[in-house]
Amino acid sequence: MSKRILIIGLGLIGGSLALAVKKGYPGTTITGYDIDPQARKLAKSLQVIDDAAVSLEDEAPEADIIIISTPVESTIQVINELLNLPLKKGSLITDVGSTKQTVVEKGSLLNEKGVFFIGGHPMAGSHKSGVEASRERLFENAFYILTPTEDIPVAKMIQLQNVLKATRAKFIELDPETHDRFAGLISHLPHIIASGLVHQVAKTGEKEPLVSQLAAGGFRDVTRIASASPGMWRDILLHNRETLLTMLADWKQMMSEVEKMLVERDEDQIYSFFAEAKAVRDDLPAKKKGALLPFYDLFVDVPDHPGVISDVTAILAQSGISITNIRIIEAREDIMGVLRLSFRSEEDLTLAKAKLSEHMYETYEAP
Ligand SMILES: NC(=O)c1ccc[n+]([C@@H]2O[C@H](COP(=O)([O-])OP(=O)(O)OC[C@H]3O[C@@H](n4cnc5c(N)ncnc54)[C@H](O)[C@@H]3O)[C@@H](O)[C@H]2O)c1
Ligand SMILES: O=C(O)C(=O)C[C@]1(C(=O)O)C=C[C@@H](O)C=C1
Repeated sequence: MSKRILIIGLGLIGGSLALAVKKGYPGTTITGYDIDPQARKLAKSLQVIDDAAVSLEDEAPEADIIIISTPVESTIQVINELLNLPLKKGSLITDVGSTKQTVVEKGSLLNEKGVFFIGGHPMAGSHKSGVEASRERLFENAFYILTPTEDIPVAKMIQLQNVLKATRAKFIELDPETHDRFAGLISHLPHIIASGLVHQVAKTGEKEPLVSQLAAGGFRDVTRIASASPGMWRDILLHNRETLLTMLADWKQMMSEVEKMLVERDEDQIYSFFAEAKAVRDDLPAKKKGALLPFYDLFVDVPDHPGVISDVTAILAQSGISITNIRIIEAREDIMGVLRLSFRSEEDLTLAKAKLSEHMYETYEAP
């Protein structure tokens, strides 16, 4: 592919897209721009981009493909800047923002300049930010939502997917309103709730610091996302405000119902509340990378014995399997522990499972 690609916003997502596209099309030159000179410098020295642009004015008019990967409020500002620049006729512009209605509304104004704006949102990520956290395989097997407006020709959609197929994500088309409703429900509302839980514990922790130290697997699992970039999430909330106000009202209603069950000591209702949620959660597609399961995790029962972690890692290393994360998550009856191993792909996970069972380790996957 001999196209000039410009990535605006060199953070986790911009960097990961740059790495994936570079891997998929080794001959392509990727230029990066970031408002932060440090991010530009780091992206260049980590070889995430080939060249760093010092201004949009210089680079945007030369680009065939522009990917805007900034927080959503900045995306609106970047589009405003692009609206005032001479852009290459027929060029493709896309974004990666977590909200789509306001971005697509603004982005489609670019189409009047003879370019094609297609909103996008890769449904994978991390609580980490910055180019140093970027990974070439971040989007592998994840859904990549595209929100084209009616005036976008099919050929341009195909061209964009051809560029982005290097991510090995699965493309799906949605209209911006449906996107924001779905993303609100499965990503934005959970983020508010996770941060709310952290606040609630912190409040008690001010007087009784022991509570934070005791916070174990469950609390950590449901609140991991609260460690994400506050600026990015501020923008997401403000750009999906109406949807989230409705969802918060529904959430409060549901919590009132739980409160009532508790006040009335309604055993059956409490049981059903958990049983129905369990059935739905257990039925979610497992092992697929995407909005709900960003990593390929394997749990391993291990004896509480010195050297057990190096034994497990050695077995995997002998088979050339890389572990992306390893964590001891709980102790069982003082004699057993559980290791959570994360892998880059389903193949690695399956092979790891086979190799570990050959060595008599008991393994299981998250439901
Ligand atoms: N983090 C995730 O899990 C995730 C997943 C999917 C989509 N997204 C979306 O991707 C976008 C980027 O998120 P991220 O996690 O990469 O954030 P990040 O904080 O890692 O990177 C954002 C980068 O944009 C730069 N930037 C900000 N304003 C700019 C401007 N006006 N011009 C040029 N550069 C500017 C910042 O300096 C920073 O380097 C956001 O819109 C977010 O909603 C995030
Ligand atoms: O895995 C995480 O840490 C994420 O928060 C990723 C996540 C999500 O909510 O699933 C966050 C925001 C993005 O728009 C898409 C993906």
